[in-house]
Amino acid sequence: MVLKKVYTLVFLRNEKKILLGLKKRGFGINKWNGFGGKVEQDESVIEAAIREMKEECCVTVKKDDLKSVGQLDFTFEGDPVMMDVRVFSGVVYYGTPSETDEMAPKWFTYDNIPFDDMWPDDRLWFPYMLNNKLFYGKFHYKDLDTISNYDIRELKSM
Ligand SMILES: Cc1cc(-c2ccco2)c2oc(N)nc2c1
Repeated sequence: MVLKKVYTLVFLRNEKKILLGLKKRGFGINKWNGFGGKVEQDESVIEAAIREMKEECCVTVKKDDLKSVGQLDFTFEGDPVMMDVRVFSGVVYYGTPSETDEMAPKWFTYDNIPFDDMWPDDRLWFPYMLNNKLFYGKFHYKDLDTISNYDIRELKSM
């Protein structure tokens, strides 16, 4: 049987800017990323995405305002569990993005995305998301900073 854990990743964005959060602890600490985390057993993927937005930056998003834009599968040398990351994008949100124990949110213009302080895969698949293409990416990490191989393809539908 395949060992995998499902995660969410949410990007609030409009035509000018994208909201990223600086991870203040745990997995991916000190990297800018979208908001998200593990999907618990008692919730759907979309419910987890909404919960994590609230927990991580105090913002409310509604189910109908989140669009499923891609899926990223991550595997790691020596680790049997694959991370199955469901990526969402949205424009509409309620409240003000605020810093929490987990994340420090900040808006970035598209010409100023801090890829050097993000996961190495981001610069490979962000162009799909920023050009409103649906995508499926598989990345194998040799170590936490090195991708040993990957494949990304555009999807016609999610
Ligand atoms: C290995 C890895 C994990 C994640 C992640 C953890 C929780 C949600 O996503 C990433 O997110 C991004 N952008 N690259 C990522 C690489």
